[in-house]
Amino acid sequence: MVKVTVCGAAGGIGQPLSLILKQSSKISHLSLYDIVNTPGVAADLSHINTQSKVTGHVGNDQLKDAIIGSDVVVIPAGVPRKPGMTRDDLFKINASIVRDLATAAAKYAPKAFMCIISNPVNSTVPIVAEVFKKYNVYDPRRIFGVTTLDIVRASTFIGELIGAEPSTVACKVVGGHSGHTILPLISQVPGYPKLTQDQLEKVTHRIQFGGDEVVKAKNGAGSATLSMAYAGARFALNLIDAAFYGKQLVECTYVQLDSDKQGAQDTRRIIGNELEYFSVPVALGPNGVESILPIGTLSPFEQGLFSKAVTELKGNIAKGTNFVAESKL
Ligand SMILES: NC(=O)C1=CN([C@@H]2O[C@H](COP(=O)(O)OP(=O)(O)OC[C@H]3O[C@@H](n4cnc5c(N)ncnc54)[C@H](O)[C@@H]3O)[C@@H](O)[C@H]2O)C=CC1
Ligand SMILES: O=C([O-])CC(=O)C(=O)O
Repeated sequence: MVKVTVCGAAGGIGQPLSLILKQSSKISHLSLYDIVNTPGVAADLSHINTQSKVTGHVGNDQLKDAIIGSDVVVIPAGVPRKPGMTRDDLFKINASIVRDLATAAAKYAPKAFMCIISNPVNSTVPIVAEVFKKYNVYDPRRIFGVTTLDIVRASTFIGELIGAEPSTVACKVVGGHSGHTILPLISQVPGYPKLTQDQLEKVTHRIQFGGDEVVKAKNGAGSATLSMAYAGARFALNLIDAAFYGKQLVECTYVQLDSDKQGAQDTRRIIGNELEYFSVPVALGPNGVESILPIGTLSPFEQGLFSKAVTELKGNIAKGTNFVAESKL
């Protein structure tokens, strides 16, 4: 019996994400929350002949009912970018949305695995963590920033270049989820020697700024929704498989490094002690983060990318943490 709540379920990501989750036999209750339109989305999805029950909840008065007893809460609520904006520009609006949803989760589903999609992920994950701390229900192993779209993009773009079937290309992507903080470790991908330095630099840039490609193509109508729904569902379903069905699965995800101090030592050797959060390969299990796995050896080119990322991430993390410290909860 696994209850999953999607917050922001009527949105561009929320709807296709919920559609994919509705197809899983591992979910018994799919609870859809938004400030608009969830009765319609829920009625529509509830006609699909899979076993999970679908409920729709709209507006703050129904947030408690939506979230209570959830095993997994997925949050793609908030505004997306328009051309010319950075993810950090979304902080002004999305920070309070995520804070308030996290507050409801801390009160009514304190053991839920929290999967945060809303941008800027580098800051929204610390926001959720700080809210859970304030309510004394914090467990760093249960809060995840969903960076799976970066991994999905890396497979696709590298696969195209080296002539491999994209789904077979596994490339770790570590760091954060914005521009220069996105660090694809391409030197560890079999087939890497086929790339010229020029191709390597271009594909690295494309992975780091893949989100901008979609924002530009959508021309004011938002950012990635369908590929994000695919990636978000992959992460949530893998987490469910590992946490509730005993499967051994690894995903790169943005977590608090203290969720496995021992395991994080390898990453710390490279990034130092300045950052609390970093996307790393995580072995998922019954408690969420079972262990943090080594990020492996970096090429000199990748080492160069790391130094740029650390300063930006540090600022993003502090911004999220300070926001909750200054909030009345
Ligand atoms: N982590 C990642 O890789 C990615 C993250 N995103 C982020 O996901 C977020 C959502 O993007 P879209 O679905 O395209 O936006 P959207 O505008 O299509 O949908 C957002 C939904 O959130 C709802 N919402 C607003 N305030 C809410 C609240 N207080 N409680 C519950 N729901 C609320 C809206 O009513 C809307 O239905 C954005 O912040 C975007 O930047 C987008 C793509 C990739
Ligand atoms: O670019 C954006 O704003 C949305 C996003 O996070 C992505 O597509 O990676």
